[in-house]
Amino acid sequence: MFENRFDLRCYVVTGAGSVDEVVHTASAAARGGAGVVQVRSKPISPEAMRELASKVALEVARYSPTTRVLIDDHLHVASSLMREGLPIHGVHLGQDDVSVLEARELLGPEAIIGLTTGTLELVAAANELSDVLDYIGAGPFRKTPTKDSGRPPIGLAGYPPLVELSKVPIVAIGDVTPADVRALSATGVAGVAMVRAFSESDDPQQVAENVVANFELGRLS
Ligand SMILES: Cc1ncc(COP(=O)(O)OP(=O)(O)O)c(N)n1
Ligand SMILES: Cc1nc(C(=O)O)sc1CCOP(=O)(O)O
Ligand SMILES: [Mg+2]
Repeated sequence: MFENRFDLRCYVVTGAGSVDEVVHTASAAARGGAGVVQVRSKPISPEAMRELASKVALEVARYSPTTRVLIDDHLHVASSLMREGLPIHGVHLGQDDVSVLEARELLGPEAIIGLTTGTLELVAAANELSDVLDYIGAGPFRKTPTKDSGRPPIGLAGYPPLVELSKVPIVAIGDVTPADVRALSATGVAGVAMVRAFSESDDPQQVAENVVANFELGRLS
C-alpha cells in the first residue's frame, strides 16, 4: 500500500513511565529520526489511551511532522482521534485484536495498519491480507522481559526466511538493542522496533540517530 508513506527503519514503541516521560521519549526519538512511534501501554483503558496518544501525537508532530504515530490495539480510539484531526496515522494490531480488514474498513485507505506475526505460519497468513496491510512486526528477536509473546525467539538467522516469504515490510522486535541494528538490517527487515532501548535511555534522540545510521550501514553489507 502506498510505498514511501512511512519510514520503518527506527520504530519506537512506548514503554513504562509517566505520561510526561513517555511524551518526552517519543518526541526526542522522533527528533532523532524515528519514522514511527507506536503508543503502547498495557493495561490501559480507552480513555487513558486517548489522553496518552493525543499528547504523544501533538508533541511528536511539533518536532517531526513526518514521523508517523500509531496506536497499539485500540482501533476505536485511533479512529476517533483521526476523525478529530489529531496527527495519528493508524494502528498496530495483535493476533487477538480486531481484524485487519475491519480496521481498514474503519480507518480508510490512507491509514497505516500493522499486524503482529513472528512465525512463518503467521507471515503466510499475513500475506493473505497484503492488499489491506502495510507492515508486520516479527518477534521476538530474543526473549524479552517487556513482553512474553509465547513464541520462540526468531534469532538473526530466522529473519531472512521471514523476509523472503513476506509480501509486506517486516519490523523486527523483541530485545533489540542499538548494537543489533546493523546485523538485523542486513537480514532484509525494513526496520527495528524497540521499547526499553528508548524508555530506559537518558538520550532517546541520540539512540534514534544511532539506529538510523547503523540501519543504513547494515543495508550496505
Ligand atoms: C511492531 C510491533 N510488533 C509486535 C507488537 C506486539 O505487541 P503487543 O501489542 O504487546 O501484543 P499484541 O497486541 O500483538 O498481542 C507490537 N506492539 N508492535
Ligand atoms: C511489544 C513487543 N512485541 C513483541 C513480539 O515478539 O511481538 S516483543 C515486544 C516487546 C519489545 O520490548 P523490548 O524492546 O523492551 O524488548
Ligand atoms: Mg497489541
